[in-house]
Amino acid sequence: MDRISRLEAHLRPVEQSQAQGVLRQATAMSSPSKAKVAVLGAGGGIGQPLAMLMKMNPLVAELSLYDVVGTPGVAADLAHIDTAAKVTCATGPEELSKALYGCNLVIIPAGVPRKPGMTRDDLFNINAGIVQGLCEGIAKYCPKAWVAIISNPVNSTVPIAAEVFKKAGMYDPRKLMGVTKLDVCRAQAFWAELADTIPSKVDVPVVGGHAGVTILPLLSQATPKVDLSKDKAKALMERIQNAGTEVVNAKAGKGSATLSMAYAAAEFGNSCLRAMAGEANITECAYVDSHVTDLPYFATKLTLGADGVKDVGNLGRLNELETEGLEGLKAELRGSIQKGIDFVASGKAGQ
Ligand SMILES: NC(=O)c1ccc[n+]([C@@H]2O[C@H](COP(=O)([O-])OP(=O)(O)OC[C@H]3O[C@@H](n4cnc5c(N)ncnc54)[C@H](O)[C@@H]3O)[C@@H](O)[C@H]2O)c1
Ligand SMILES: O=C(O)C[C@H](O)C(=O)O
Repeated sequence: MDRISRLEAHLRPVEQSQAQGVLRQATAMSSPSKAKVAVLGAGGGIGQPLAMLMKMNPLVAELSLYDVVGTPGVAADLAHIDTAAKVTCATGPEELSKALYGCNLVIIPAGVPRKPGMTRDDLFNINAGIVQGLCEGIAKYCPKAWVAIISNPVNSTVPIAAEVFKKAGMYDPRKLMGVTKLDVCRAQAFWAELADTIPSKVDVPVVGGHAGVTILPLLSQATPKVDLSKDKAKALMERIQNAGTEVVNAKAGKGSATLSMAYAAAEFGNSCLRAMAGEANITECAYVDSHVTDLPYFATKLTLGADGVKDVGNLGRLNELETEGLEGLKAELRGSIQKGIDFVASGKAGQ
């Protein structure tokens, strides 16, 4: 029995099917990952299904669930799933150190979601302080961890995290990522319908940021190719940009996307764990410290390596609509980034 088969022999069927995909592809992997993964905001609408999906991931050795309320119930529930990841639980700021200590990957869906009529930026006043407080904990207790931020407004919360980490002297831009994968999932789901194929055969890069016009799907680079008029491409681009609002309105006051977001974050987390374990050529779109444009943070397709972001991809050739979209998003994205930077500099926050 080879090393991977021996490992698989200890896994449940659900883990085995994932493990076959994950581990057998990991040709460059020197040893199976033993990652500790924390979900901060684990009691919430995203946190709970995300925690469940991570509990099913064979690359997770310990799943650390943290929230200010409700964590013991979620942890007890998930601990009864007979997959290998050990579930641990921490509640409230006094237990944050326990949640974070030794973490390899921290995923943050903590914070309030939108209601109809709100923009993501309307969440800034509450979520900025929450993200700052949690990132101060990361800087202290797991400064080497990869950090994936879901909490909105992502365009500002990622710069907030970076500023906290810079202040603490441990900022590693390769390890801080804003999760924009849901935009890619949506773009690919819609493109698959258009191309009359299954989503797994589809690739659609989405660049920029994660709010309204700052979400820029590059439909001219989507595969398989579909010939679209400029008007049709514009309509699809706008549908992708407004897809979050479509869910907020459909939920009619009961929050925003949770299940699709949990799926997207679990896929993104899985990519991080595979790269961390040494698997080569893992690509994802994410919002990171970037020199691709004149904006300091920008989402593009990137390659992940064992130490985080390895290569930030460039934009490739843009068509007229995308070039207009790129120019049109810059002022808003620049403002959101600066707002995050100013927030930390103002010293207003605290958990
Ligand atoms: N990046 C994206 O694509 C994307 C997609 C969907 C939602 N979101 C954002 O994710 C966030 C969470 O959404 P949700 O639907 O899960 O909300 P939710 O209200 O259901 O859950 C949020 C959880 O965060 C917890 N929380 C609050 N303060 C905390 C703190 N200081 N430490 C730890 N936990 C804390 C709450 O107790 C709650 O359990 C929102 O800001 C939402 O806008 C982002
Ligand atoms: O739309 C929201 O507020 C949540 C999230 O950013 C999304 O895109 O679904």
